[in-house]
This record gives sequence, C-alpha cells and structure tokens, in this order.
Amino acid sequence: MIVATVFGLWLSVFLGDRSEAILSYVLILSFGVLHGANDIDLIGAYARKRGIKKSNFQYVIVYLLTILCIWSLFYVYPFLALIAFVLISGYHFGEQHWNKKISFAPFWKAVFYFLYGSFILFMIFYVNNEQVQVIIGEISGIKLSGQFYRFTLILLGLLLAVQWALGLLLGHLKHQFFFELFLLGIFYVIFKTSSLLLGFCIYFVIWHSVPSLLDQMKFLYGEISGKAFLKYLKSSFIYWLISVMGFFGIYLLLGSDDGFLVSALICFLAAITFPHVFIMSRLEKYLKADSKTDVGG
Ligand SMILES: CC1=C(/C=C/C(C)=C/C=C/C(C)=C/C=O)C(C)(C)CCC1
Repeated sequence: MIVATVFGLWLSVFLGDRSEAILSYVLILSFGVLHGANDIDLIGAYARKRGIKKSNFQYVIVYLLTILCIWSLFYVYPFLALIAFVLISGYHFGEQHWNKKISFAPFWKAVFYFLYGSFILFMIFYVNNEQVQVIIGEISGIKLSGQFYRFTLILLGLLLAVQWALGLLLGHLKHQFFFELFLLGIFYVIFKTSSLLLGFCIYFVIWHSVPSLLDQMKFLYGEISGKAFLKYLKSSFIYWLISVMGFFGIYLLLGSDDGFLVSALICFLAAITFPHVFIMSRLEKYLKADSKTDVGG
C-alpha cells in the first residue's frame, strides 16, 4: 500500500489537472464504488451467519428506502446531511484502519475511530480549504471560513493525540507508533501536492476501499484469492453497474461542469455510504470476534 501511495504521489507531480481528475473519477468509480457494491449480499450473508432468514428482495427494498431517505435529507436539510455524512465517514475510515489494532472499550473505540478518520478528512479540507468552501457552499448554501477548517483540524489533532497517548500508556493500542505517525505525514504530503480529488482518491481507494474489499472477500468466501475476487466481481457487478449508470445519469443531467460534478459525486457517495457504514461496522465486528475469519489478525 505504501508503494501504491508513493506511486500515486509521483503521478500527482507529473499529471496535469485534467488527467488527475479523470484518473480520480476512474479509480473512485471502479474500486471505490465496487467496495460498496456488494452491500446487499453482505448484509444477507451476515444475517444468515446470525441465523436470521430474510430474502434478498427485502434487503434491496430496505437499502433503496435508506438511499431515498438520505437523498431527501440532502434535498431538505443539505447542511445537516453533509455534517452527518462527514461525521459518519470519519468514523468509517477510522474503523477500517484501526479495527484490528485497538482494544479500547466499545465507546472509546468509536471515539478513536471517529477522531482518526475525521482528522484525515479535515487534513484534506484544510489543505484545500478554498475549493472545499466552494463545494460545501454549492451543496448546502453555507460558506465556512478557512479558519473553521484550521481550528477543527487542530482540535481533532489534539484530542486524537491525547487518546492515542492514553491508549499507548494503558496498552490499548497494538501497532507500530512511528509507522502510523509516518503514514499521517505521508498523507499530509499527498494532500498538499495533489489536487483535492486525487488526494482524496489516493486515500479513499488505496487505504480504504482496497483493504475493505479484502475484508469483505474473507467474510463472504473465507479466503483472499483471485478466485474469491472473481466471485466478488460476479456477485457485485449488477449493483456496481447500476451505481455507475446512476452517476453518469447525474452527469448527463448536470452537464460537465466540474464543480457540479464534484458536488453530485459527493451526494452520490453519501447516499451509498450510510447503509454501507452500518453494514461494514457489523462485518468488521464479526471479523474481529471470529478469529477463524479474521484477516491478518
Ligand atoms: C465533503 C467533501 C468531501 C468528502 C467526502 C467524503 C466524506 C467521502 C466519504 C466516502 C465514504 C465514507 C465512502 C464509503 O466507504 C471531498 C470529496 C473530500 C471533497 C470536498 C468536500
């Protein structure tokens, strides 16, 4: 993952703005969307493992209703929806990164996930604050100042540092401290050198979507292999196709205006993110609890 990240950094130096944007859309729509495209099968498999029997059709209905609710929320209270989206995404990124490496009590675990993931997101927002202000303004009609991103980043950083230090002192964190710190440094450099979209994309695809895909394969098929990946592709293809077509539908409707497209991409991501975070949180807890299906301990 480090090699792919450095390669991404190298690409960001060489590619022009247009090529960076195209590469980012391609990566987000391929791996990014793919890692959320199997959610209905995942919740079905999870329920079966827990002895609950419901048809896939019921899950599809609940899933679609959830997406409809999120879209309505974005329509009626866009700012509130955006805040909820960012908070939940922070938690989700943190959970993916730390799930197998920490042993806090459940509440403090959730706080740590949230602080870590939100810290990463606010690094992106702070470094690109002018662009982010425009995008958030376009979605919600509210313009937050550059100071706001700076202050929130510092606050999150301080809280994270305190909990991290306590976790180390009390032995709740099983990881290489300097490596994790180095990673945060690398992320900062990437966000600073690449465009907003490519910076987010490098983190989202390499450090979130790919590890999540591997966890899902292990959960669904008990192994990580080329064969399991093909099975995964087969079962998620239809959902992936519908999502990508949905995105292009929005694109055709809104035109090729880059600003609009980024806002559309965010609302689109948000709609599939809410149910995805819920499902993945169940799955990660299951993977951690069941040592036989745990990935890389
Ligand atoms: C608001 C905002 C952004 C945040 C995107 C987020 C928060 C995405 C989360 C995606 C998830 C969690 C997907 C599912 O796994 C961007 C794109 C950086 C651009 C600037 C404005």
